[in-house]
Amino acid sequence: AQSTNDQRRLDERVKAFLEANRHEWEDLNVPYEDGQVLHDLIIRNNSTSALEIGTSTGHSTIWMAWALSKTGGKLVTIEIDENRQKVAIANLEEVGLADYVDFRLGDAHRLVKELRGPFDFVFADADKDWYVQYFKDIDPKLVAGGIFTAHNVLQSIRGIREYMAFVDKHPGYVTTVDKSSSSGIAISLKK
Ligand SMILES: C[S@@+](CC[C@H](N)C(=O)[O-])C[C@H]1O[C@@H](n2cnc3c(N)ncnc32)[C@H](O)[C@@H]1O
Repeated sequence: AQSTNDQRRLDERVKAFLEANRHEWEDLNVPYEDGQVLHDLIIRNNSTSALEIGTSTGHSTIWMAWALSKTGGKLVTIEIDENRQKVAIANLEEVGLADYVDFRLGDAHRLVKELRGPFDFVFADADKDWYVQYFKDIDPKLVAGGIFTAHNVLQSIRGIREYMAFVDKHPGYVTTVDKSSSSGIAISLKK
């Protein structure tokens, strides 16, 4: 946990970076609005143990790590592309949030199965046709009251329809869709 002054300085630095780069992201990154949604969910749920699947160059990572700097939490984030991960690490260092993030390089299909958890917040933003499998692998490691979010659910991408049908009928979760951007974020709350 940080002192109030340290947190205030960090907040200013992160805010300035996010504003300055708002329209500069070009590696499949989430839009600013969706970053804000993830940040606010973590704060509202007081999440402290988060997982991201699909770091890319770290836009959503910054939003989530920023929220976790306030809740006293940590984020594990997985990326398969080494160059994107390098840029993400540099970005998180630049804003002063790298200490809140554990960067993992490799195929999330395997790494997610190996993670021990428990987690109380998950953001899936990698290969959409694997969302159902990611969900099944993480479910036993997600605490009650925890949240599994998935990006791009308003878009017609292969795997999305199957994913939404799966979570909508899952008896252990209540799922809503945030429409802050045209991408859409499915938010599944574990009962
Ligand atoms: C939509 S981008 C993530 C954007 C990021 N969340 C952001 O807002 O900055 C998806 C990323 O997932 C990565 N990815 C795709 N399949 C993967 C896999 N099987 N394991 C790990 N990463 C994967 C891609 O390389 C890509 O960088």
